[in-house]
Amino acid sequence: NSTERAKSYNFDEIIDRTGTNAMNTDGFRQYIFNATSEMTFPFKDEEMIRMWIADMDFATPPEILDAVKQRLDRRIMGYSQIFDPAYYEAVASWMKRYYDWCFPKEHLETSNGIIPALYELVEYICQPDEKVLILTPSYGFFKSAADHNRLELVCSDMINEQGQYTIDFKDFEAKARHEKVRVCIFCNPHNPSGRIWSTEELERVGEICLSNDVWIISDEIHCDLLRTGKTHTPLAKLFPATDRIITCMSPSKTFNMAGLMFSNVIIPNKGLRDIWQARHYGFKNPLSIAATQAAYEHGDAWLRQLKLYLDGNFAYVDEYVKQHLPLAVFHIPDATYLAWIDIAPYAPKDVSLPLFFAEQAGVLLEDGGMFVANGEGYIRLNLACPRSILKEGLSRISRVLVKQQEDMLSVTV
Ligand SMILES: Cc1ncc(COP(=O)(O)O)c(C/N=C2\CONC2=O)c1O
Repeated sequence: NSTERAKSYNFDEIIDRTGTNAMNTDGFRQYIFNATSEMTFPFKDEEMIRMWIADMDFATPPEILDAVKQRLDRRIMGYSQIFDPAYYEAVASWMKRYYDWCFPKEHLETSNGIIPALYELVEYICQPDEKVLILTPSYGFFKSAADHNRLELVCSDMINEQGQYTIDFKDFEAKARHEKVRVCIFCNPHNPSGRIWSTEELERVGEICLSNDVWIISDEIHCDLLRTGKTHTPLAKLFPATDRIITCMSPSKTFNMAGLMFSNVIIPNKGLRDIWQARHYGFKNPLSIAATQAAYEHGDAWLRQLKLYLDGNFAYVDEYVKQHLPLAVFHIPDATYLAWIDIAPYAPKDVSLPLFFAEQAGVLLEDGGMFVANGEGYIRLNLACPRSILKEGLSRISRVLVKQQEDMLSVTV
């Protein structure tokens, strides 16, 4: 409509995040290097190109910030729950418009983020001697959800053929069959590979788990962040007859509002929902409620433009890698804003890649070693940043890798 056409958002704007308690600028020493703030690098913090943690260097949409300001103007920030039916209507409308999926209002719970929801759901579903099944490589907090609950983690390594990941269903089924495997934390779309699972793959995962009495927590946090033209299918949509699939979704990734710590957890199973309602701390941040509702009511135009901008960033990376790092393996992912690149032919051996790039290139990134297993030789780059920053980051990365390769060749000659 005319207001959508009129509104254009500036994704090239460079926004100063220093002094805002941002993990992205101030938390990398502890998170990536398990080091204190005394750890030093040849580059100043503000000189670092930050491509690690998955939040964006784009302003949170003005429609969302306006909603938060409007709530602030009510001037009292007291204990809050969700009483206004408009919240569910906003979420339900979004799911219908984008995924042609609907679920009953009473299935909708909320959490202060998906990670805490994973911790709680795993605890509520599993007995102390039971196990948690994941696909690897995996987002590290899936492992933490098992560790946090002192439960054994079972990993099913995905098959990687020239950078194209598929599920090893023979292995997955053998592990799902194990009598003590009780829950699968399933990432749909998948972080770090960026895969959107096909309907056939989703059906096989569901059938294997459900026929082996394995619950599924389908973590779909990245589901709005698709390459233009791609579509997402919620796993639960394919299995309307079961109540053993819990769906976790959130605007936090989509609209760069992870700091507001608010996500939707759709729990169809009455018994599990009763436990959640009895055990989960239910009060909510009123600013997060307002922001989430506004995201789903007014976020369409911003998201459409974000996706086009990310398409451009991915196209740039694709071209750049082909030209400057021809031995690397990279495919533009179906979803997420994360580039998962196999740089093994260039990478220095037996060193920490995050430390190598931080010290040699002034680039902060995560490597396959941070994704539980099955990620050797890979780096993951957060592309949700202005293109000028992306260009500088890629230039620094390729410069140090090409030099590294030249040094290796000079030694072997
Ligand atoms: C699959 C997945 N689930 C959950 C979360 C976090 O959810 P929250 O608790 O914030 O609601 C993330 C964020 N992924 C990140 C965050 O930094 N690096 C990543 O790969 C994620 O990728």
